[in-house]
Formats: sequence, C-alpha cells, structure tokens
Amino acid sequence: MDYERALLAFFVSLATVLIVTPIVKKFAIKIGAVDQPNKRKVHDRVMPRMGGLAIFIGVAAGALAGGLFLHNKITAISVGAVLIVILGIFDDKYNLSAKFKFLVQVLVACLIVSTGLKMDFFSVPFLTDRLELGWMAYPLTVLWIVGITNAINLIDGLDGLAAGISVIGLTTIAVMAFSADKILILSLSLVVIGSTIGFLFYNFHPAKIFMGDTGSLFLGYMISVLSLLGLYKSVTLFSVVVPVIILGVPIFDTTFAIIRRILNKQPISAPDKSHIHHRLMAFGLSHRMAVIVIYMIGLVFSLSAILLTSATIWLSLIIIFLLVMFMQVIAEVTGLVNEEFKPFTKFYKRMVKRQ
Ligand SMILES: CC(=O)N[C@H]1[C@@H](OP(=O)(O)OP(=O)(O)OC/C=C(/C)CC/C=C(/C)CC/C=C(/C)CC/C=C(/C)CC/C=C(/C)CC/C=C(/C)CC/C=C(/C)CC/C=C(/C)CC/C=C(\C)CC/C=C(\C)CCC=C(C)C)O[C@H](CO)[C@@H](O)[C@@H]1O
Ligand SMILES: O=c1ccn([C@@H]2O[C@H](COP(=O)(O)O)[C@@H](O)[C@H]2O)c(=O)[nH]1
Ligand SMILES: [Mg+2]
Ligand SMILES: [Mn+2]
Repeated sequence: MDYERALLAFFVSLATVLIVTPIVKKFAIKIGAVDQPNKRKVHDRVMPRMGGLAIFIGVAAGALAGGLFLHNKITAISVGAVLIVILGIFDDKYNLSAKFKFLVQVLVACLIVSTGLKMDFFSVPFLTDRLELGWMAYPLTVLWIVGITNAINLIDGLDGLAAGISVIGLTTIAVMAFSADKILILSLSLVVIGSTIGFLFYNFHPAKIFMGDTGSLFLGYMISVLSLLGLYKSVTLFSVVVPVIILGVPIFDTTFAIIRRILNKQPISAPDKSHIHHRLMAFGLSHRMAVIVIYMIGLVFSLSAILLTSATIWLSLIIIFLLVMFMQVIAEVTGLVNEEFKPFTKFYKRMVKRQ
C-alpha cells in the first residue's frame, strides 16, 4: 500500500457516492424510509433518509480500490460496520427503540474488542508515560465505541452537520496518521472522508436526502475505530485527551444532553430539540449559519488537538483549560442545559458587582 493508492481509494469512494446517492434516495422513498416532519424536527417536508447506505457503499468501493481488505484488522471492522449499517437501515425504516439500538451497539463494540483492537494504556502527564489499563481496557474501549457512535448520531440534526463535523475529525486523524507514517489508518480515513464529502453534495443545506441513523451510526463507529487503530497508541503526551479533543463538538453536545436530561428529570435516551445546533438556531442563526458556526468550533478543536501532539505539558494544560471554558461559555450563552444552569455567568456577575 502506498500514498498513490490511498489517493486513488479516496477518489473512488468520492465518485461512487456521487453516483450512488440518487439511487439510494429513490430506494429510500420506495421502501418508505422517509422522515416525516413534526414539532421536534427541523425540516418541514417529507425527506428521504438512509443516505448513510450510499456513504457505506462509497467506503466499501474505496476500500476495495485501496486494497484495504487485505489487512486482517479490517475484517472484524468490516463485520462490525455491516451490522451497524443494518441496524441503521432498520431504524430509518421502522424507528427502533433506543434500548435495542444501544444493545446492538454494545454487542458490536464487544466484537471489536474481542479481536484485540482496544486502548491498552494511557499516558498521564506528571505521573507516568504508560499507565497500563489491564482488564479496564475492555469496558473503556466499549464505552468509547458506543459513546462516539451515539455522539455523532446526536449531532446529526441539521443539513450537512454530522457529515461536516465527521470530515473535520477524520481529516485531523488523517493528518496525524500521515505525520506518523501510518498508511493503513491514513488510507481508511481518506476513504471515509471521500465518501462523506461526496455525500455532502446532496446533504448540505438545502438537503436532498438525510444520512439517517444508517449514516450517523456508521460514521461514529468508523471514527471511533479509526481513533483506536492509531491515536491511543501513537500520541505520547495526553494520549487520552487528543482523541477526546478531536471529537470535542459531538462529545460536548452528548455530555450536555446527558446533564440536561438528568437535571430536567428526563430519561437519558429521551430525544429533544435542545442540542447545540437547535440552541444556535433558537439564538437566531439561520440553518446554514448554525452549521457553519459549529464547523468553526470543530476546526478550533481539531487545530488544538494537532497543537497538543507537540506542545509542552503546561501549554497543553492551558489549551485544554481554554477549550473547556470556551465550551462552557457557549453552553451558557445558548442555554444548552436550561435557563438556570449558568455557573460561569453567575460567578462572572458576582465578580463584576464586587468591583
Ligand atoms: C436520544 C437522543 O439524544 N436523540 C437525538 C437524536 O435523535 P435520533 O432520532 O437520531 O436518535 P434516537 O433518539 O432514535 O436514538 C438514540 C439512541 C440511543 C441509543 C440513545 C443514546 C443516548 C445517549 C445520550 C448516548 C449516551 C452513550 C454513552 C455511552 C455515554 C457516552 C458519553 C459521552 C460524553 C460520549 C463519549 C465520550 C467519552 C469522553 C467517553 C470516554 C471514554 C473513554 C474510554 C476515554 C478515556 C477515559 C477517561 C478516564 C478519560 C478522561 C479524560 C478526559 C479529558 C475525558 C473527560 C471528558 C468527558 C467525560 C467529557 C467532558 C466533556 C466536556 C465537559 C466538554 C468540553 C470539553 C472538551 C471536549 C475538551 O438526534 C436528534 C437530532 O439531533 C435529536 O433531536 C435527538 O435528541
Ligand atoms: O441532514 C440532516 C439530518 C437531520 N436533520 C434533522 O434531524 C432530525 C434527526 O434525524 P435522524 O435521521 O432521526 O437521526 C431529522 O428528523 C431532521 O429534522 C436535518 O434537518 N438534516
Ligand atoms: Mg440520528
Ligand atoms: Mn432516530
């Protein structure tokens, strides 16, 4: 495998999606995999979903062109991907329960972990370069795969949002793989990036098709697995934090969704219209502007993650502190949890009053 072949794989997946998406769209309409508008939804007319099937076909075509199936690591990843895509297709057609989706995701994650693909150690600044996880590696890796798979699904709420955020995160992984000369991770990332960019041609506002849970679960799963293949093992300083920062926007939104539901006494799996994208629109941004603002936040996170890989410990701590403050301010300004949950604003006002 070489760089030319990786580039070829990228273009094959891009071209495949461009060709296949209109066919998938007709198929989705034919089998009734459509999204009806309602009070919680952002769209106002019946939309085909299941666009993720086109993304998956593009990835499969690119992987074939890149000779990626020759790698034994890819076999288990492919089986997991097929299961996740089938789960998504059924959800887009029949709206499965959150419990059932969660169970299948955990089983797929267990399958991946059982093949040996897991995080083995963390580096903890000031303490040790290598904290062996032992048996804890298994539940932590399952948590990571299921968490990221869902986090990308939760952010899939505006045209082009989940696809764009995934492209930004995957490009960061690709840049890191390129600098570490990890050609398998680079090729696989490029294939998923190519397919997702191709899909964006149909999904950017005003969308002609949604990726549905077929797409968001598949992309979340692929990103979680790609980060396991490389990031946890190659980044020495803050090995845990770098992948978390790359996926900062979806992790942030999922974390705040969980806090919001707990504080509002709702089940954690209860869908709502209060995610970061919904709140930015309620704040007055247009559909397209809300997406672009979240892309920008995603870029800030990605650039920070790249900076972290070569920064000193103190600079890294400052970057992480600033990112957390930045997200907390966004959460409070947009009322992401609720109107009362504004500790930072309250503290600031108290300080100003004192002076
Ligand atoms: C239900 C819902 O919301 N629906 C949406 C959706 O609708 P849709 O129709 O598509 O979906 P359905 O409703 O049909 O289906 C829903 C299906 C479900 C199964 C429901 C699932 C519900 C959830 C809320 C998912 C919860 C799943 C989890 C497993 C929890 C995971 C939690 C996460 C936050 C994500 C994973 C991230 C991790 C950090 C995991 C970490 C694990 C590790 C192994 C890493 C290493 C371990 C450590 C000890 C690390 C320590 C170091 C760190 C720095 C990490 C610490 C960080 C954190 C813990 C996070 C803290 C982060 C911040 C404070 C943020 C800022 C900071 C930075 C990132 C720097 O979509 C619709 C459309 O949108 C919508 O309407 C509907 O509501
Ligand atoms: O490209 C998109 C994707 C989603 N939406 C809105 O979000 C919901 C949730 O989508 P699911 O497919 O159920 O995960 C969808 O009903 C749309 O209202 C969007 O507008 N554009
Ligand atoms: Mg979804
Ligand atoms: Mn759903």
